[in-house]
Amino acid sequence: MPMASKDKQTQQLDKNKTFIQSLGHALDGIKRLLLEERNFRFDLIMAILVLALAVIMRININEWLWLFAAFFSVIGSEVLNTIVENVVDLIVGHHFDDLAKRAKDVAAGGVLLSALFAVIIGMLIFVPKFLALLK
Ligand SMILES: Nc1ncnc2c1ncn2[C@@H]1O[C@H](COP(=O)(O)OP(=O)(O)OP(=O)(O)O)[C@@H](O)[C@H]1O
Repeated sequence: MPMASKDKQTQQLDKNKTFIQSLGHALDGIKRLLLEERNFRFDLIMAILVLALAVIMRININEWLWLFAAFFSVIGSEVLNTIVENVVDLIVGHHFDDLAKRAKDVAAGGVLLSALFAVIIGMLIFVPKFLALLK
């Protein structure tokens, strides 16, 4: 995309006029998560490894559903955490603020809880399969 057109797009303040325009901004958001959020990249790498393991272990449809639920729960809470961090930084800037700390810590706690959910799902699916292999 030419520079002038890209600049115009990033300076947009009015509502999206077409679906393609909305999609472009949503993809920009995903690109930002991938480029700027280390934890998001880590989650994605873990998800790819677990999905590869799931293919190798031939998990059933029920197990696939739980795995995807866990995957999108982690991704969703990472997205929420990133939104909270950005909005808090926008409001308070580089100043220590108790409410800013509370909001960011709660958002981080949400990520931790969804990661715990994913670990529990992963263990419930894979541990019995590994034990069966050892028998
Ligand atoms: N303005 C602020 N006022 C008070 N505490 C803050 C502020 N900004 C950050 N913190 C504290 O620092 C922690 C990390 O901040 P922040 O989430 O911005 O960093 P991060 O490295 O991007 O986090 P993450 O590990 O989620 O990527 C917060 O959980 C909070 O405890």
